[in-house]
Amino acid sequence: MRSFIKTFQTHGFYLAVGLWKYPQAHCTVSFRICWTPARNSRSPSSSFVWIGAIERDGIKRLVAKSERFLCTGQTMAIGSGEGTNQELVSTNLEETLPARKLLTLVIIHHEEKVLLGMKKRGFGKGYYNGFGGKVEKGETIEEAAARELEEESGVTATDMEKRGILTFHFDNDPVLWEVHVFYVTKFLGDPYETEEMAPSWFSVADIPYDTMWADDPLWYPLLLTGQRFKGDFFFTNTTTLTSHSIGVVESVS
Ligand SMILES: Nc1[nH]c(=O)nc2c1ncn2[C@H]1C[C@H](O)[C@@H](COP(=O)(O)OP(=O)(O)OP(=O)(O)O)O1
Repeated sequence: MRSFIKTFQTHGFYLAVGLWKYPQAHCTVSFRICWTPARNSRSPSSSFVWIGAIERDGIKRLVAKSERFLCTGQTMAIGSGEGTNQELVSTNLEETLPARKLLTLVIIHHEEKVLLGMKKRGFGKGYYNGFGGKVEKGETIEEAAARELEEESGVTATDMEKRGILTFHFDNDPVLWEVHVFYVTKFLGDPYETEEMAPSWFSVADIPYDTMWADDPLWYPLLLTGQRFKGDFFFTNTTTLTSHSIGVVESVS
């Protein structure tokens, strides 16, 4: 986390500005408060402006903007009883974050070949992809990755390692998709066709990017050369990739 907070005093006003950056959560929280001090601790008062903003994945939201403030000695509180609350979205920062759903994706890389499944139904039907799906209530992301791999391909991973986090932004869905990508080289069992996926092995040079999600050629080479990465991908009409950013990172958590 990187942060700073500064206070100033000028013409009888106080001003405080603060900024917190949470690079791992792609998130920046900032605020500005301007107030005139209470004359004494028994007469809380004063005009003030309080503005908070939270920015995540490049989307900035106003948290609160208000005109009434209680200041009693050292204690400050945001009041909403008197005065006007303008454009008050929420004072709860969590509520202002775009919702995200967690998903998993497992790629098996074994003896120079990559195991991909042709998706037979649902989201991404007609594309080759790794194996994965939504994280369910009560399970960890790792448990979900292992479960989805077994359900969709019939194999059990024995050396699963998280290598990437990809965030997908769809213009027709306000919920962000946070996909945790796992790399596997060892497993038990033979892959077989399931209701959801038909698996096939591909040599790395023959990965069928033409029948895969448009983001895949941008990060599979990182995955298959031992790197860790984080990326954001923006889609319109579900499958058209309009912009992206991707970077190699030291660790993914
Ligand atoms: N742009 C994209 N690029 C990619 O490579 N994989 C993507 C992707 N967008 C989604 N995925 C993956 C993530 C996940 O593994 C899968 C989507 O999961 P599903 O909807 O199949 O989940 P479930 O199997 O839980 O669904 P149900 O069939 O409803 O049970 O597609």
